[in-house]
Amino acid sequence: MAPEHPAPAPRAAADEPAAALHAHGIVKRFGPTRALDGVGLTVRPGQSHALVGRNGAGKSTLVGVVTGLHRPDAGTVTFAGAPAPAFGDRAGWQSKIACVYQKSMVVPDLTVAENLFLNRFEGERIRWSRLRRRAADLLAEYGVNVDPDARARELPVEQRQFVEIARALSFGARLIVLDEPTAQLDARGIQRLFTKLRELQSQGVAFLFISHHLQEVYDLCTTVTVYRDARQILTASVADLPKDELVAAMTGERPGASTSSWRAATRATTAAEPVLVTRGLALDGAFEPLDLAVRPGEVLGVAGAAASGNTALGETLVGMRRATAGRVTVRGRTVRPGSVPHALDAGIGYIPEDRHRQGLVPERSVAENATLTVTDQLGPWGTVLPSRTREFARAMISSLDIRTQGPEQPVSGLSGGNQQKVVVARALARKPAVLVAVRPTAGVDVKSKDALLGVVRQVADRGSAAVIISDELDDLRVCDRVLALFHGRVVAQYDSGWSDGELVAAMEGMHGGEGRHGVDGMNEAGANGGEGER
Ligand SMILES: Nc1ncnc2c1ncn2[C@@H]1O[C@H](COP(=O)(O)OP(=O)(O)OP(=O)(O)O)[C@@H](O)[C@H]1O
Repeated sequence: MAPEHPAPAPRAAADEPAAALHAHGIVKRFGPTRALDGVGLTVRPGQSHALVGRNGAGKSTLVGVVTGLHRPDAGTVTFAGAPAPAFGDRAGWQSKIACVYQKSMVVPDLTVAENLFLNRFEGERIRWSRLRRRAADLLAEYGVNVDPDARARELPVEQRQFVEIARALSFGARLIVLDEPTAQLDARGIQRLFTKLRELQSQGVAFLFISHHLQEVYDLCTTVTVYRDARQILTASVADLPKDELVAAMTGERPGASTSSWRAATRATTAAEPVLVTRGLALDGAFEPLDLAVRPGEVLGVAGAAASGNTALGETLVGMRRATAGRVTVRGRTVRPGSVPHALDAGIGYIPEDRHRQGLVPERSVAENATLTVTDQLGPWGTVLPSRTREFARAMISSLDIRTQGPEQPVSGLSGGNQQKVVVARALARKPAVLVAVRPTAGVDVKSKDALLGVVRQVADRGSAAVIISDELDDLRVCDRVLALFHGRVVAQYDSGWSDGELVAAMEGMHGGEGRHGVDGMNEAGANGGEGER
């Protein structure tokens, strides 16, 4: 097992360049919460350094401190051996470090050139022709092959990230924080991003990589630092740290102690009437007519990459988008298309992909947010009994492993991953007949993922149906049956026991390989779990 105590701050040898970033003894409190308790972090020039830890461990808070957003209560930060800029000196911080967030900061309606030079010439008259040339030069300097005249919204996600990185480098920063940069990328996008990052590393650019995808840590990074409960647990060479030891450092348990609490099994009673049925459901431009039948006890996976139409299918099932054809029924009752309240009433619970936009009321408590859709069930005659709200929230905090001071804490004070768990709690509160979850474990740590998927499994085991829409293999493993969507069509169907390779290939549109269950015309025929009985 790797050492439980962080090594003292490493000293650079006389001929070794100073660390790109050295943070030492950082303490940060939010009211009663100690988000960071004397942690450190050292990133070398040209290094790709991963910072990992469970939800609420303190990673985002550290990023806030080293990017000048949070003033630490104690500790020091240096860049290339020089003290960090004064708190509030925005330009000073920009010249040292930049953060590329999950959500791109690029303005979609502006061109690449405009985005690159946004807010740079305050008070100056802007000459657009010169600006375009400078943008082209800048992109060429970092080998970013993007048209400066293209609108940002037309670019694939990873190219928008390249533009953000080029913008950061043009301010002088030689250290870039990547916060879950692959969250919205498919396998090829990830490859292109990693290739570009490696290229920039060879030019001396350093990266601090925050991710819950531990495999990506192994693919990209040379060094990893683990935080747990606001403390630094270890810093180690990735090559010397087996994955189970990394997970053990994150969880504080023995290596290999974490076991899945769920398993996929075909327990759905095929004789039972399906809970969720779609007939010819289609959305122009997103997915073609689709017949589905999901039975009680069944978890159906809908796998697919970004443009496959799988997310649009989820949004159509829950009424956020209005189908252009076909219909949805829940327990035999037709659901009015394009109406979220109707879908809710019909018994469809929804775990959205984007918890920021579709999720929570930040200033309300965990308990209130978790029960927003069930206030009619929490007391007689429409009253809300605080005791019941708290009781429900407590049960959810425990089963979903939500790290919070308690049910009364405002969700704005929770870490990102813990907020996602509150969204899940809210969807479960109504005891839905059908649970529709879109990438439910995005941003959730490795151990909480298990807890969360276990809860989805339990929902099904108690007689509901569940649909998981995701491109994450771990999400799909909990499913009894998985459909692979490509360009709006079902290209393959798998019972549990599929291999990673065949499912990834199917999501990429190459479903002709071994172990194939691909079916032509599946949308109309086989993708419906027991359509033969019709
Ligand atoms: N603005 C805030 N007010 C109160 N508490 C906060 C605030 N921001 C963070 N915290 C608390 O600080 C702790 C660390 O949170 P942080 O967001 O740094 O975790 P994290 O490791 O980034 O988690 P995640 O993986 O979920 O993003 C958590 O207990 C969180 O509740």
